[in-house]
Amino acid sequence: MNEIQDKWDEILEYLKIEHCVTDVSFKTWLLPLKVYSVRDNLITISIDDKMIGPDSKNFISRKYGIPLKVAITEIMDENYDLEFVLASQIETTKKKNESLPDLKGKNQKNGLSFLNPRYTFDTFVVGANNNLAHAASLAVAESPAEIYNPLFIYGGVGLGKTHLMHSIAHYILEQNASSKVMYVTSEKFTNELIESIRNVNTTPTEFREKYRNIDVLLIDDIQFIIGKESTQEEFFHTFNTLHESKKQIIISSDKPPKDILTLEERLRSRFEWGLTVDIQSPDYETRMAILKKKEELDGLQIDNEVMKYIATNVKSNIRELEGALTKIVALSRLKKQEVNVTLAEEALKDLISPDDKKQITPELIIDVIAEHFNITSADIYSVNKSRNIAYPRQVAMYLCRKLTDYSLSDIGKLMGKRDHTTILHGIDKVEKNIKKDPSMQNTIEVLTKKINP
Ligand SMILES: Nc1ncnc2c1ncn2[C@@H]1O[C@H](COP(=O)(O)OP(=O)(O)OP(=O)(O)O)[C@@H](O)[C@H]1O
Repeated sequence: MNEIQDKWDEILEYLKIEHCVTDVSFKTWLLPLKVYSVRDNLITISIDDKMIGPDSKNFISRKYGIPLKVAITEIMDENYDLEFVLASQIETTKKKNESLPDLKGKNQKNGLSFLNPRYTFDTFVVGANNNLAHAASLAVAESPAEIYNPLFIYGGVGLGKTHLMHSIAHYILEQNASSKVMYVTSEKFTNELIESIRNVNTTPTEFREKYRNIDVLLIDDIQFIIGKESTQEEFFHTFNTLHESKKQIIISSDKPPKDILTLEERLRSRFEWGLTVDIQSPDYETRMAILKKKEELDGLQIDNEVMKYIATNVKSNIRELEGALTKIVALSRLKKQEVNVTLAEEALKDLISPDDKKQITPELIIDVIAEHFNITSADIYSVNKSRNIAYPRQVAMYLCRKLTDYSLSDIGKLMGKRDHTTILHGIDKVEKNIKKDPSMQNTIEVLTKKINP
């Protein structure tokens, strides 16, 4: 099962290339397919019918059944039969089979079924970009609830936050298999809370028991609870209960607590009680080391020049870095050609295009800043003076001046017809803050990387 699961992206990628599946069809029909189980030589594939509707089953099995089978045979070097099931059917069967389950046992299973067996400390490459986050994670894994509680890990998309969280969970369970470890995304936490309120078969009390009777809670992508008042409220109480009873909490987010401006103050301050660590984009050496690790784990042998080509060109997202290697290998299998730089260029032409270089404009800067602080670009252009908006706007003034040729009065015109002295004042404020507050310096670095990866 794990072998097929590990190669699932590669299988789908192979099918995409072999059958010239368009991006939109790929996203719609193939990405929602997941390996549910493998028994003997029968692979059961679940279709996320919440996403694409129950009628999709016939369509998918008719249109993609055989091509998928061929892709699996090609990548796995073995023949398999396939059957498709709807995810909702699996859920219903599971529920039927679980009449009056042992709540704690079930909770533990729930949280852990999401742990990726490959996301361990052994497979995590440590570099200058993530060494603090790695060290803090290992320390927490070795001594839960003793040193940093909570541990708050933040960083951009695809940089290894989930990998580190799963590594902590695996490690704690290896040391003590009976430890009650729960890993959950904040989206799932929210959905379960809503379900517990809406569904007559479950109650908020069950929900609370599930999340409060554990030893370790890992909650991924906390930024998704922003603006959801009842989820924040529930999470606040969950946090307090666990923290008071000396249970470990680990949180990940795409930004540091202080940049989650619309997060309730009482939650933000709690997030800062323990240790906050960041993960940055990897440097060239770390990118090479990650590629080598993947080569080793997947049993591949790739020419070093190809590795250098990928590491030089795919810089800011490790998921894309790994995806690039997968694409090249899939294309070489498909074309039955050896992996070399020419083939790599062809496989990655959509990912690495010289024309892709984004031009840095004030509009781009403002869009990135708005997204980072969970406000809209229109807020930045507006005359609204509340702190939630004024602070990101000053950061925008500063970065527009730093990263573009726009004059103070051009920036002023763009931002709600402000005059150049207001812009100068905003920039001055940010510069002073950078000098006295290292986390401000860090925010500026993170934003600059987002704008110009
Ligand atoms: N230091 C590392 N060593 C080895 N693999 C890594 C490292 N960092 C990230 N990866 C790999 O990169 C991929 C993306 O990582 P992960 O899903 O943990 O990112 P993330 O920061 O949680 O992303 P998101 O913001 O989308 O939630 C995973 O396959 C992970 O194993």
